[in-house]
Amino acid sequence: MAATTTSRAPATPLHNRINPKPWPSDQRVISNFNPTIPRSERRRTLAVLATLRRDNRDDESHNAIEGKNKNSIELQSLLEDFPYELNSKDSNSLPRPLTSTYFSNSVSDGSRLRVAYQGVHGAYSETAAEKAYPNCEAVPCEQFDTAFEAVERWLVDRAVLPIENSLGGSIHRNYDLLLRHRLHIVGEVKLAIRHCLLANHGVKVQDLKRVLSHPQALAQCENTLTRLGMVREAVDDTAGAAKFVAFHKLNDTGAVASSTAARIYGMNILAEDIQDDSDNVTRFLVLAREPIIPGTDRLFKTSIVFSLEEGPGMLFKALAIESRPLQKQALQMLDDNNNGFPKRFPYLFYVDFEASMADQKAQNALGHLKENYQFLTREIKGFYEILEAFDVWPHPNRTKKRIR
Ligand SMILES: O=C(O)C(=O)C[C@]1(C(=O)O)C=C[C@@H](O)C=C1
Repeated sequence: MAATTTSRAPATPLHNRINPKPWPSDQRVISNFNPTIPRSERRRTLAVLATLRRDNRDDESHNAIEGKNKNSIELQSLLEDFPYELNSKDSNSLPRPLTSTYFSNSVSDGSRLRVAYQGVHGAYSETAAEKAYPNCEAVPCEQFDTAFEAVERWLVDRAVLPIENSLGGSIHRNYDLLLRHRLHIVGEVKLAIRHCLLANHGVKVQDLKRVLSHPQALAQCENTLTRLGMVREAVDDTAGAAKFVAFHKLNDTGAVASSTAARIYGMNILAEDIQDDSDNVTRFLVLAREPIIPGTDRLFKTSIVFSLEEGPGMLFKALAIESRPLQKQALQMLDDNNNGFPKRFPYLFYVDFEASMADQKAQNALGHLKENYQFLTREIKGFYEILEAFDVWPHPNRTKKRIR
């Protein structure tokens, strides 16, 4: 519900070792942008996106990689490859606000969409992107920031990014980036995360001295990894960890990743379901340039972020807005220590509530919030349909491999 702005630790040293040595037939990852793109070129990029062509520059194949052969692209090459101007009189080619039906799989399966995710082929985020839009072209990005920028700069149509996990908690970096970028939340995806311990063929658990993975994945497997006495090393994503161990044929290093990543990079699964709790779910947000128009025909969620002036019980009062007669009995947050430090840190509160802004009651509640409290910031980050159901993924009926 609420999170502070503390950010996750920056990229690890391994990050640089992984990316400069691309796997021969793997997709290239969106990594950098020209920050100053003239308007006319932006329009050209839009037209390129409309063609959604797949280029087949990745001819080489490697037997350890399944050939999905999707390509990510860089803005510059897009602009160079597409010398045509968009006809501005053609209203069909201009961006239009998304409607709530856009996110509904029954209406659109996403087959025309390019969807950015952080990580490489085989990352959980890729699965989440494909779950949101089953026939989309999932586009890998090196970092979360890159995925945000890819949407902003019309390289892709959506981004699907993790925001919280039932075991590991909030993904603070993405909360921060939501504020820094002007994208809108238009949907959510929940994915059951089932981690495996992967190693190269012939390597046993006893041979492993260290294990690589995304910090969230390592945190979600804390108990198992502690029991095995393994040194943990954080990298950009789970699939990237598997890819690194496979590519360098390491015999003393394992990876925590999905069974899909094991298949893609030709690795052996030493143990399955190594997360600390079987109910390990990550919630991903779907981001777009345009907001959807909330309706009242379906259940909607609205996400807002605000900060409050310092003062006792301010958050309680703000959240108790619907029970206004009890307002005066709000709990007081007392802090009698006067040790030279500020009494409180500045907090940002992220609140998701189950209501559509097309609903009069939700409009009233937000109106009251605005009128009655001195907000330093108050921003609506998006409206989206509530998506409660999630699949057990990837192989619910398979017998688990346990560590002996
Ligand atoms: O590394 C991946 O495969 C990711 O998709 C990232 C990520 C995350 O950031 O939380 C996504 C889902 C899991 O919670 C673990 C890692």
